[in-house]
Amino acid sequence: MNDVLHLEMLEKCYNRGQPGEISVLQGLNLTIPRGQVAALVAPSGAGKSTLLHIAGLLDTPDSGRVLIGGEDLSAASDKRRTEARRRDLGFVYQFHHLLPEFSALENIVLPQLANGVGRRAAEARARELLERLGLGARARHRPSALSGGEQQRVAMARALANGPKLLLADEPTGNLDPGTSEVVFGMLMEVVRETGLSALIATHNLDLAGKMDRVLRLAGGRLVE
Ligand SMILES: Nc1ncnc2c1ncn2[C@@H]1O[C@H](COP(=O)(O)OP(=O)(O)OP(=O)(O)O)[C@@H](O)[C@H]1O
Repeated sequence: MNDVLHLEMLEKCYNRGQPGEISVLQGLNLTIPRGQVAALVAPSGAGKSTLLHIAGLLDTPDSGRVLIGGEDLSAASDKRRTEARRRDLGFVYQFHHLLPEFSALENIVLPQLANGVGRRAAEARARELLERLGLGARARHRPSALSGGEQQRVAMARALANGPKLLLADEPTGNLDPGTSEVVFGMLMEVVRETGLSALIATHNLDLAGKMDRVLRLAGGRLVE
């Protein structure tokens, strides 16, 4: 199975049957093959976060199927979904959400320990990722001692730590100035390309979107190429 992500006929409605009912996803389909990087562009409120949460197994659709690496996880147990989330998915958000009391290195080591990797191997992997993202000299710094662009790169390294199949990112450089945003995004893309990772990256930045393999616009509860 070469499709890393396959979303089929997703429907999601909030407040069904109540005042404020809103139908956010309406028969949405999406297939991302191995190695493909897709941009997700959507006006505010169109349902971008809803879509990323469902694809990331953090929320469930009202109907439709979510397949990761060919496995249908829409109706899987919570245990299986958590396992798949840890092992197969990497998340990057607009704000870094790093643990403030831990060093950059530890922030990348911890999710690996949670995934059953031994400390020595986890540290080696964390160092390698920090090097690749140009942060070799920042391993022992806490997040508060890092610049915004550096914090975001640590968050990216953390997302890649467990060697996911699919990277899901919500405005990963949205909090950075345009110059830094371009540099940090470029570094992320380099690592993604080297590892043959697939990604779905939400962005409002059309220049960045144009650098991805395809651009998907979320409108009317569906995706338009
Ligand atoms: N838990 C919820 N209960 C009720 N309505 C919700 C809930 N979550 C989201 N919505 C509504 O669903 C719509 C889509 O929300 P979502 O957060 O997915 O949009 P978005 O495209 O990510 O927006 P933004 O870019 O502004 O973050 C919005 O109108 C929002 O108000």
